[in-house]
Amino acid sequence: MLQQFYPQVPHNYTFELNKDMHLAAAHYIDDDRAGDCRNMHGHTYFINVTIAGDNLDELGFLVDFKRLKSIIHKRYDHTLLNNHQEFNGRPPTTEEVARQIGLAVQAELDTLENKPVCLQVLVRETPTSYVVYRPKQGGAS
Ligand SMILES: Nc1nc2c(c(=O)[nH]1)N=C([C@H](O)[C@H](O)COP(=O)(O)OP(=O)(O)OP(=O)(O)O)CN2
Ligand SMILES: [Zn+2]
Repeated sequence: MLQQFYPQVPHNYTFELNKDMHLAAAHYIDDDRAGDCRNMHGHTYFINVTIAGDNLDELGFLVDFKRLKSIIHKRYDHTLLNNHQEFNGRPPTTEEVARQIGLAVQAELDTLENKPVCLQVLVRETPTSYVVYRPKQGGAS
């Protein structure tokens, strides 16, 4: 797994957890302005999610690393991103992928009693291109 430096999110939570993962997916940007990206093609997306909170569960986890990977993999690994209804017809750009991952992760975290929060999602689409999504705390975006 590629190791890299990550952008830091300022916060006052006691615990911060980061999970790296990658997944394979295809997409296309259905617009002439997207050039070659109009054609269906695939990426190995590299993803880092940053979770924070003040309280641990009974196992001593902020959230299980495996659970985070599972949320994202079950949804997107080896799929065509354009087929996912949550994009609402918008092209699955790196920005939109990062946002949807952030929303899916936060929805799962909201079910946990210790109430961790997703502070940041980094999605690297190519070796030279990545997006950082930081959800507004206290509201969907
Ligand atoms: N703001 C965005 N711009 C582009 C996106 C995107 O999701 N958000 N996506 C693409 C393409 O889908 C493409 O997969 C990535 O483009 P690019 O970084 O240009 O890929 P290259 O490997 O060709 O980059 P080089 O640095 O030139 O090798 C395009 N734009
Ligand atoms: Zn692409």
